[in-house]
Amino acid sequence: MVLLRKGDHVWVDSSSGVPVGAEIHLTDTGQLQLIDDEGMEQLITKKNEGIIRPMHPTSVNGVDDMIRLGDLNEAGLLRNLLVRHREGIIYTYTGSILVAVNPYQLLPIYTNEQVQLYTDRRLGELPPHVFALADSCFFNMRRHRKNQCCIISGESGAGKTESTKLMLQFLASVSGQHSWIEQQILEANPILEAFGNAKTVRNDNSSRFGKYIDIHFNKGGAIEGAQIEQYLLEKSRVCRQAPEERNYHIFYCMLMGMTAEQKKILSLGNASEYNYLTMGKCTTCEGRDDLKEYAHFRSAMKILMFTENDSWEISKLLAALLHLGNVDFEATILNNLESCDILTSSHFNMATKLLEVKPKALEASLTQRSLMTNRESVSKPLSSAQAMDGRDAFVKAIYGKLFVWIVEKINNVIFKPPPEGSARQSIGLLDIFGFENFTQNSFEQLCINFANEQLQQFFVKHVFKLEQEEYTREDIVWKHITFNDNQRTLDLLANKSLNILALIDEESHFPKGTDTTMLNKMNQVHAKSQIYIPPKSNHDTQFGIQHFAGVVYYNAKGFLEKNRDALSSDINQLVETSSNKLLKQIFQADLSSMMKNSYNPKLLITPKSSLRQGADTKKRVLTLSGQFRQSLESLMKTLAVCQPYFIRCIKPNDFKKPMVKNKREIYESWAQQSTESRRRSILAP
Ligand SMILES: Nc1ncnc2c1ncn2[C@@H]1O[C@H](COP(=O)(O)OP(=O)(O)OP(=O)(O)O)[C@@H](O)[C@H]1O
Repeated sequence: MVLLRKGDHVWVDSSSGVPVGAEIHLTDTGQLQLIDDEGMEQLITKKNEGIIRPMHPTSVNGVDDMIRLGDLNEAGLLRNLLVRHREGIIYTYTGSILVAVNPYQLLPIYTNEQVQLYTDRRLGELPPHVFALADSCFFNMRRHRKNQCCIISGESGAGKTESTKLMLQFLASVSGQHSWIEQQILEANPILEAFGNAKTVRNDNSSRFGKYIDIHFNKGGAIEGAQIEQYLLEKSRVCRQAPEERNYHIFYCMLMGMTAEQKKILSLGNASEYNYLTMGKCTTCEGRDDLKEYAHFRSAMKILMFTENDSWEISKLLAALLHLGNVDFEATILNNLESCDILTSSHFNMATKLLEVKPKALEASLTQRSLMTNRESVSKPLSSAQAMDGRDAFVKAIYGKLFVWIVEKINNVIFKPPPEGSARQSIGLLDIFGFENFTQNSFEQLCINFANEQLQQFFVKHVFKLEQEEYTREDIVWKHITFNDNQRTLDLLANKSLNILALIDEESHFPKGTDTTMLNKMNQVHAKSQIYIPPKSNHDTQFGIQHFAGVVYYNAKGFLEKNRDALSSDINQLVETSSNKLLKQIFQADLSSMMKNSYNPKLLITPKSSLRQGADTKKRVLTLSGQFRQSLESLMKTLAVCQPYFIRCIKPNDFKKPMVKNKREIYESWAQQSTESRRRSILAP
C-alpha cells in the first residue's frame, strides 16, 4: 500500500493497458481523490487502491532526455512527452535521437538568435532542439571528416518536412556564405512542394513522395552544392482524390496565379471546372494562399534557372492534363464489340493543341489498342471504361515524368562535381514516408512499408547491434537487450529465393499474369511462413505481412498493373508524333534511362529479386518495384557509410491543431511504432 498525500503524483492502471499519470487531491469532504492526466476523477477506496503506484520524481515535470527517466517504461515516456508538450516544449532527446512533437503553430524558436545560440555547442548542453542536432551533424562532419545523414521519420503530418527545412535552414546559416548556391538549394523546396505536395485529410501540405537531399560542403565547411533524390511520387492523385483531399498544389496555384491572358491562351477557367481537381470536393485549403504560393513558386523557378519558356511549356502540359481529364467518352458497339467514341469538345481540341498531336491520332490512341499477332498489328476497340483508364494512365505518366524531369533540372543547377583532388563532405537529410497501414492497402503501401523495413533494420543495426558489439569488444558488462530484428520480414519481402517482390515482378513480366496468378504463387511458396498471412479463402484477395510495426493486409487487386507501370504502345507512338518538345523530352529521358538499364547489368533487377536469371533477365524493362528497389539499395549504401542521426516526429492529434491535450492521440501515434521501436528510442546511445 502506497502512503498517499495531497499533491502526490502516482501512476494509475488504465483500460488501455498503459498506466496514466494522476495527482492526489482532497475533496471538500476530505476524501482522497485521483485526477488523472486526462482529467478523469475518482475517489480512492480500498477497492481501487491496488491500481495505484508511486511515480518517480523525474516523471512529475518531465526531463530533457528520456534516458534520465526513473520510470523508463512506456507510461513514463508518454507522460514525459505529454507534460513537455503542454508546456509548449516540443523537443525531447532519447540519447542522441531527437523526438519532435508537432506544435501545429509557429513557435519563436527558429530565429537567427537561436541559430547562433545552438552553433558550436555540444549536444545536450542546451535544451533539445532540431538546431542542436543539425549543429552536431555539421560539427562531426568537419571534425571527423565523415559524411553524416539524418533520417527523419514519422507518420503523415508529424512534421518531417518542416524538420528537414529547419535542418537546412540551420546548415545554410552556419555554413556562413549566404551564397547564391545556398539560396538555390533552399528555393528548390517550393518547387518540389508545388509539384509533389497536396492537401490530404492528414496534412494540408503532405509530401506525396520521398526525398533524400545530400548537401555538399567544401573543406572550409561552406555549402558548395547539393543533390536531390526523389522516391515514388503518388501518381494516382493526379487523376483521383479521396474526399476532402486535393490534387497537387501546382494546379490550384496556377489557376489562381496566372494572368487572364495566359489562361485565355491555355483556355483555362477555375479549379471547380475540372474533373481532376474536384474529385475530393474541395478546391481550396484553409490557411493556404494559392495565389501567394504561386508567386513564390514562380520566383523559385527563376532562381533555379528555369527559363520563361520552360515555365510556359510546363504550364502547357499541366493545362493539357486538365483538359484531358474533361474529355468524355460515349459507349458504342462496333462489330459486336464494346467500343467508344470521344465526344467532341473544346477540351479535347485544346488537349490536342497543347500536346501538339493530331486530333485523329489522339482519338485513335485513346479509343483503340493495337495488338501484335504473329504477323501483323491489329486494332481492338476499347470500351469507354477502358478508354478512360488509358487516358488516366497517359495523364499519370506525363505528370510522373514531368516531376522526374523537374527534379533532374534542379539537380543540374545545384549539383557541382567536386573539383579534382579536393575533399568534399556531405550531410544527407532523408524525409521519407512513414510506415502505412490503412483500411485498404495496395501496392504503394507495400513499397513504402518495404522501405520502412529497410530503414528499421538500419536503425536497429546502428543502435543495437553496433552498440552491443562494442560493449562485448571492450569487455563492458551490460544487460542483454532483446530487440526485434526484422531480418525475417526483409528476407520474405526481398532476399530469399522466390521472395514476395520477386514473385510480383516475375508475374508482371508474364503477359498472361494476373493478380490472382500472382497471389496463388505467393500462397504456394509462402503459406507456411510465419511472416506471410495467406488469404482466408480462394476468393479473398487480401494477404497479410507481419511488419515490424504490426500486420498489414494488402489487397492484391491492381498490383500487377501498378508494378508494370506500362503505357500502351499506341500512347508511346502518339508521343513520338508530337511536336511538343517538352513532352517528347520527358518521355525520351525515361526511355533512354530504360535502354541504358537494359545494357548495364549493374542497373538491372538484382539477381536476388529475379527468379530466372541469365540472358532473359537482361532484356527486361524495370518494373516500378524494380526501380524503387534500385534507388533504395543505393540509398542504403549511402546511409551505411555515414554517421547517422535520427529525428522521430510525432503527431499529437488528428485535428491539425496546436496543443490539443489528448494523451490518447500521443499514445496512439507512439504506439504505432511498435513496442520495439519505442524502446529503441530510449536505449539509443
Ligand atoms: N516545427 C514546427 N513548427 C510549426 N509547425 C509545424 C512544425 N512541424 C510541423 N508543423 C505543422 O505541421 C504541418 C505538417 O508537417 P509536415 O508537412 O512537416 O509533416 P510530414 O511529416 O512531412 O507529413 P507528410 O508525410 O504528409 O508529408 C506543417 O504544414 C506545419 O503546419
